[in-house]
Amino acid sequence: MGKSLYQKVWDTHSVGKLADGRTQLFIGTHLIHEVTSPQAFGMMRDLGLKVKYPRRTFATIDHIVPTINQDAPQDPLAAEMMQALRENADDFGVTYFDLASGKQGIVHVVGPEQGITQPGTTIACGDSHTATHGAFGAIAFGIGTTQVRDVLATQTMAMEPLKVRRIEVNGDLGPGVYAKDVTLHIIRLLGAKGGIGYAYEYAGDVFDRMTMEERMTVCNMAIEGGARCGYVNPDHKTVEYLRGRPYVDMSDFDATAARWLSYASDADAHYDDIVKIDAADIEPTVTWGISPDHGISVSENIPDPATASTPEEKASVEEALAYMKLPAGTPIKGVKIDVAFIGSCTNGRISDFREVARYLKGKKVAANVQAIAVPGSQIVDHQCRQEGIHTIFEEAGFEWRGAGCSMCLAMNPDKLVGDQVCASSSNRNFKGRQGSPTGRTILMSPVMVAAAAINGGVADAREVFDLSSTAAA
Ligand SMILES: CC(C)[C@H](C(=O)O)[C@@H](O)C(=O)O
Ligand code: SF4
Repeated sequence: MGKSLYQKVWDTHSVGKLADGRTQLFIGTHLIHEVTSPQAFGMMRDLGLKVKYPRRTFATIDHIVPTINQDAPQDPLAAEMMQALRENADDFGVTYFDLASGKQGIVHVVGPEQGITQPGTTIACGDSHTATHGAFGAIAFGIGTTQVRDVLATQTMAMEPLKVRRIEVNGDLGPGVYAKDVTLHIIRLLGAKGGIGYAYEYAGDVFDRMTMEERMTVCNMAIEGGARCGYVNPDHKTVEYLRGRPYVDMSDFDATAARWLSYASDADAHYDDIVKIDAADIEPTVTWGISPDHGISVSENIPDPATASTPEEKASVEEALAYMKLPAGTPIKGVKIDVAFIGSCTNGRISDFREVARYLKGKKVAANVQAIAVPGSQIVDHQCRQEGIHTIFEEAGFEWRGAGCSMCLAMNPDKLVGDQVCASSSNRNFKGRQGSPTGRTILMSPVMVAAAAINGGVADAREVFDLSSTAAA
């Protein structure tokens, strides 16, 4: 029997078995940001340790960085964290994409952009959305601060193997159905905890046809489905995306590309589970509640606890509706929004802004809506400016900001106020996620956020824009 990509990467990176039964896994690439690294560096200092392979370690600043006056945070704690990362990167000799580099951005946008993210590798980062990098056929997962220390010190970490679930999506996606809808649909079907203990392998025509950036959107949210990581097998698109990027060794690229492709799952690979989904069933999807699996198609009604099949489900729907202050059993379409946010490591890449710009031209954000667009990196920002995309957004009434996590998590000044409702292209709709303890988040694709911004409420982008020419996925 053949092997899945997960198995191949695991086997290549296993250093040995530990006494407790876990595997010591070599981590090819370690990405770090300002939130989960300071204590790890502190522990390294206390123990008098050096970073084992500084060249395998890359830092950027994203969560706390303001999107206006970026290098002068008003919050003293943010200024301190910014300074700490700079000092740690200097003292330990790791590459740091700081604000002055022109390459700063959300860690999961920067890694692929720089060609640091490569197929067949193991990638760890003190951040749950590290799964994003699996789009390249890497096994990439989030780790905690103590493990960040372990990886800094040894370039390895202790881990239990995961099971592998292949999720096949076949068929054609309709106009206006994007990678974000695919990932929200999968989470809706399998649940926010359905992937616990699994790596998700995304396969089938829909993923084959997706661009690398679309694959990143799907893998990004593997963690919201409970999986530790998600990946797409590398193919010619992966190779072409990486060709010539700064951290790709171009000396014998053909051999490198052949090695990358050899990691793809074998046709007779073993899977612990296989799920098949029909692309035609996927509609533009939005969340109505407080968990990423609270998803419905934009034309459906908000669930009614009265129709729940178990007491637990009834209680969970009631709790979500009470928090969201939404009436049960009524259309999600038309729910008023106060804020529209396009950005994050899920949907803050150049293709996201290009796609929205195609439809935003000549349209205006509703008067009662604050709309903000936040590029995922300085490079995305630069590209958008060069292509005039930021002007299209600004003319439509969006504020165009500097790169960072912004309102995805609001560890910076971009926060909801009171119980504002935000149509958001990010990945989490937990209670209080966007900075206000009573703030409400409705997750959707960037084009759907733009449609909501224009209509002043949740809208079907297919009715607001002429999407007949939408490229599949
Ligand atoms: C702050 C960080 C540790 C966190 C994560 O792990 O994902 C954040 O990026 C998030 O999206 O909630
Ligand atoms: S953009 Fe959001 S999800 Fe991504 S790393 Fe930042 S806070 Fe986490």
